[in-house]
Amino acid sequence: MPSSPASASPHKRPPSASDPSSSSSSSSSDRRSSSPKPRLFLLLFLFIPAIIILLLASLLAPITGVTTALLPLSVTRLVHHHHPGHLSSSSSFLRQTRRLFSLHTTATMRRDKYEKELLVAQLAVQRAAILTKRVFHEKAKGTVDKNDKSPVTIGDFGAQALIIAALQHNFPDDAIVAEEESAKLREDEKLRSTVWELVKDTKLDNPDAEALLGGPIRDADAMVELIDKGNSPGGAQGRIWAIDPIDGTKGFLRGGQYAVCLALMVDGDVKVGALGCPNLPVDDAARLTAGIGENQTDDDGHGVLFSAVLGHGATSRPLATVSLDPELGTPISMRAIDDLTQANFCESVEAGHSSHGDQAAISHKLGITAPSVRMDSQAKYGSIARGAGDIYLRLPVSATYQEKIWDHAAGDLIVREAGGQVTDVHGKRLDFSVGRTLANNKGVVAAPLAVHAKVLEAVQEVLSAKL
Ligand SMILES: Nc1ncnc2c1ncn2[C@@H]1O[C@H](COP(=O)(O)OS(=O)(=O)O)[C@@H](OP(=O)(O)O)[C@H]1O
Ligand SMILES: [Mg+2]
Repeated sequence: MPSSPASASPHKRPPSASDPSSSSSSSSSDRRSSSPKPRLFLLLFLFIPAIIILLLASLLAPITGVTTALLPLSVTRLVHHHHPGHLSSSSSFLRQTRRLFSLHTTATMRRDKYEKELLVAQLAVQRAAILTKRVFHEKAKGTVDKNDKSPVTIGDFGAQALIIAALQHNFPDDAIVAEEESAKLREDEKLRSTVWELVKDTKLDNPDAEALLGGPIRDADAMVELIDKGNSPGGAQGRIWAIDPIDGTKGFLRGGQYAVCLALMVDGDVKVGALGCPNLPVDDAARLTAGIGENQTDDDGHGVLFSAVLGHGATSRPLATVSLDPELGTPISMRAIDDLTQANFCESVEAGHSSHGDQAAISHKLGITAPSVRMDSQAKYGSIARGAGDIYLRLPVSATYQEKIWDHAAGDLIVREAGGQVTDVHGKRLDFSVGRTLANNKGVVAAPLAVHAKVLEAVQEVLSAKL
């Protein structure tokens, strides 16, 4: 924190009319001995109450959001600069106090905007997407089956390593919940070196942006270690990042939609979200088409990065445009729907992830005749957030499946910040505070705020036998 000239050098401050110390020609030591009353007055009515206010503010900092690091520092400075030898400077003291409070306000606003977190999240997603795009164009994607039989590719491992490296470099104390683990890489030397070949060559073109992310990972062993830093159990306390390096891996393999997803939760609440969708059109005005979920390309005109900070709106920008200004995106919002029958639904491609039959019954109930658009991944959340589609339903197929937090955290925030509401099929907000899964929720209903209640009603009527 830079010091003002007055506070940095109180002895050399020029005389001022409002300054009692300058009204006399005697030395400061003379003044100290000859006029004790003004000093006592200042001590009792200005200095001590100000210290008490600052101490109280410091104690209340965790509640009010005032940065805790600055306050003790401020108090130290005040004590330091205003011990009895400096008490003559009442106007300087007031200026200093005012300045400290305004610095605290600015710091609070900065912290609320999560500027650094947003920038690192955007750049980390952009860098990871460079890697996933390379794999997308490869015929052999190094696919292996996980224990739950879902596929994982060299793209998933590589993207996760790169994102975690960026987070560890910038926020080493934060916890991370990420989808993949390194076991397969540890047991398969060839797979490990294929992933390493990809990771070691992937960087952002902008050297400042690359440096912000910490530059390259040291070696293959460090890469494997990084992947396993995503093993946090999650929970309701502290700062936790959720990563899905390739959401919609099946879509990625099929040549459809997929997303690189990153979100920051603080005490269980999603504060920052970034979604890289390499195969969606850059143009926010492009409506969803029936074919958006298959035979996709990430050529020119494709690749969009959605991001949001809680309370500060949602934006989109081209995924290929690296900017060190996190606020440079275009604000996005959901489409206002006057007539629900004209709304446009999207749903999972995989019938095993969301019930297509229930979705059709809900559409019917709402008088919607257009078939729902099927596409993989959180690209669905991004698409409705910018008004390319309107409603995203995820209707439980299995009674026991628990949704994963990394499949929803970024999308949930982006839709809500674009003017939407996201709940489960019971109407409860998604609860990211209970671990790696959304154990307290069933399914997802995401729609513009104004029509969400109506859509939820139709969902509950259709699912009534199952809920
Ligand atoms: N049974 C079941 N029910 C619901 N969801 C499930 C289920 N099984 C898996 N998954 C998760 O679905 C993620 C893929 O998201 P989508 O369903 O939206 O896309 S897709 O159409 O299925 O590809 C997918 O994420 P990725 O593994 O990252 O692709 C899974 O985490
Ligand atoms: Mg996923």
